[in-house]
Amino acid sequence: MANTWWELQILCDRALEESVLWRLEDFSSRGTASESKGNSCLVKAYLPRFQAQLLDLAALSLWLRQDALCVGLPVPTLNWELIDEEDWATSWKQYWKPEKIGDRFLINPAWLPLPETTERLVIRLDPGVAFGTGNHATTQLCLESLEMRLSDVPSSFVGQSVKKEPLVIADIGCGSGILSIGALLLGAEKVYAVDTDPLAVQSTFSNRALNDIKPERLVSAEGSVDMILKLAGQPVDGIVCNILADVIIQLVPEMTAIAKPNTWAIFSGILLEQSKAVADALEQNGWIVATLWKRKEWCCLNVRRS
Ligand SMILES: C[S@@+](CC[C@H](N)C(=O)[O-])C[C@H]1O[C@@H](n2cnc3c(N)ncnc32)[C@H](O)[C@@H]1O
Repeated sequence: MANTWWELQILCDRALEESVLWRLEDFSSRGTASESKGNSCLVKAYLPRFQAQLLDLAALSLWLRQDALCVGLPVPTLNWELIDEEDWATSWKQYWKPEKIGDRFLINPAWLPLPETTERLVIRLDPGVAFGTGNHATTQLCLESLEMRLSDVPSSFVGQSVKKEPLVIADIGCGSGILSIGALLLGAEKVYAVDTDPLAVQSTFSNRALNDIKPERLVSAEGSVDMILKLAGQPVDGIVCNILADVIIQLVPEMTAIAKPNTWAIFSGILLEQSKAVADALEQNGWIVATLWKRKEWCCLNVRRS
């Protein structure tokens, strides 16, 4: 069967929802949805068939069991089945509704009509198989940090009465391109967006078109920090990077090459207990950790060079 996907269904105690979602993300699932079932929660996750063998699913089941036992909660049940691509797209999309994030953003699924009136900046999204629907705490922390960082940049939609230096941003691990689009709507001049997953780059291109963004304002390519330097040819003003802590720690030394003396950065995808390790790596590489924002068990570090 070509283009088949695993649909995983996990029924767990509501208190376990976040840790189940985290396990699924770590397991590289390409889309998740959860719904309440009384005191329980039904989490569905989807991933391409080639990406997991039955043995991997059995291992996932063991991890879920361990996580529950560690906190003294009932062990979740995990069921799985193969579905075709069309069913995957439909099953997942029906759960996704427009969502307000922070003070400025509204995320609108591409297949739903736009609101008739809103004062919010609307990001239209169809992430396809890429990460970045806006409903994950790590993405939300980044969008809210961008709001804070770019609050004094005149938005391209509100006129340009105040003359400011054009702001160039790097989005490392762009997924659906949600953060790049958010930064542009907040007034950034240009974003370079990279991801090691070619499907994420495709998704960023389609979402760029969906949001009527000119190709020269959002440049995307497969790769990581080194690709930013190739694309931009010089350091950037701001960096946003929502990847897991271990990857961030590895990438931090390379980021010096894309930073100016006054570059700021937003690092997310960090579990609270990993924040010290990430902050230490950043400080050892010349960054000043200014603030830590937390949501659920995740946190986001807002840092600067000077
Ligand atoms: C958690 S998702 C973030 C997506 C989106 N930026 C958001 O905030 O919702 C992390 C993304 O980083 C990508 N990624 C993982 N390791 C990477 C690396 N070393 N360099 C660049 N991208 C990476 C993954 O493919 C994935 O699309």
